[in-house]
Amino acid sequence: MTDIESFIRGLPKTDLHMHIEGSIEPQLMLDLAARNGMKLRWDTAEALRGAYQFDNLQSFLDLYFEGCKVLVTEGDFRDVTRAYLRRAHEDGVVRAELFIGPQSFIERGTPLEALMSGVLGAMQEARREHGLSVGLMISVHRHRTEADAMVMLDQIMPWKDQIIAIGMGGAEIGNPPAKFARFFKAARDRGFRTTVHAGEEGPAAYVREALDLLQVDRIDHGNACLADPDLVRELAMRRIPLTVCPLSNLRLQGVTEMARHPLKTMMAQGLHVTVNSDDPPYFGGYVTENLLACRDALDLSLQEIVRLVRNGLEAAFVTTEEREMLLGQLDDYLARHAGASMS
Ligand SMILES: Nc1ncnc2[nH]cnc12
Ligand SMILES: [Zn+2]
Repeated sequence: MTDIESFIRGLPKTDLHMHIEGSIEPQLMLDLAARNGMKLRWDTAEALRGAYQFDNLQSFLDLYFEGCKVLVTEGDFRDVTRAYLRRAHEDGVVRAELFIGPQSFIERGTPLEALMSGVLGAMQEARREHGLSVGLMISVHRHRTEADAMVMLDQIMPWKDQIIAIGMGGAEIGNPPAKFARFFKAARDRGFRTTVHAGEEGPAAYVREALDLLQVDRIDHGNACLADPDLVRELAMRRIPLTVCPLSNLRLQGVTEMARHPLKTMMAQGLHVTVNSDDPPYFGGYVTENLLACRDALDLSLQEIVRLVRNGLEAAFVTTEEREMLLGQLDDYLARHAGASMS
């Protein structure tokens, strides 16, 4: 490992956009399938990893939802969450905010209680064992109906105090934010923070809708906003965080090569950009690999990398006291590495 790489890996980072069901490493996927008496289309981890080649968001979602089938029992949800959190801790992540979309699992008969108990149990364990700060976000699928999302919202209320936000992912084009205006209002009325995938494959108009109609606190991805200068100005002025996922954008053909990724342009326009992993095994990396890929392709300075990391800590859904504590960790790290790092 180079000095720069170990400096970046050691930075106290966030991962604010990561889907638990998209974090199953290939070997764990095979193990879970065997445990649940299922046969996958691939026999080895290498063969499965080899299938992670995508033309667009939908081709990824097809495989992602197929992979979801191996998560059945409380123990499965505990194991996959535990594995991600251990890996994130090793990657220098100090604050992880995890999405899970229960609709995939409930419709196959897994009780919501089992899913929540597995995920929340692993989160509690990671707080204890790794000192990790971690929060859970419940995500609904935009290719389903708003009525389905409303049912989900009712079902999760018993866990309200253990859920930091409500989000939405899935097939973007043809499913604009406007379709879920009443759902997001209901979530806000119940006291939830909100975030939504917008402008990943969809147009700037979807980011505008997310802001005006859904009134979200953060935007997941948001890349397409650059096509609308007024929107960029407003996002920047209001410091709405964008949880950008560079390797995801590359692997889903949002950009043809990393050198063309808009991250640096987004930063230059004053947007509150953060770097996140999305679905790490599917896209070839955790947060550190995302930062390294951007650094290599976009020639980011270490100051710019530190800015991205600081943006993540500032965008986290935590209390003011916890944010101060996390920012203090970053400042301590930078003080310890002064000189060596900031060239
Ligand atoms: N990148 C992505 N876009 C939309 N939905 C998702 N679910 C998991 N990853 C996603
Ligand atoms: Zn995502």
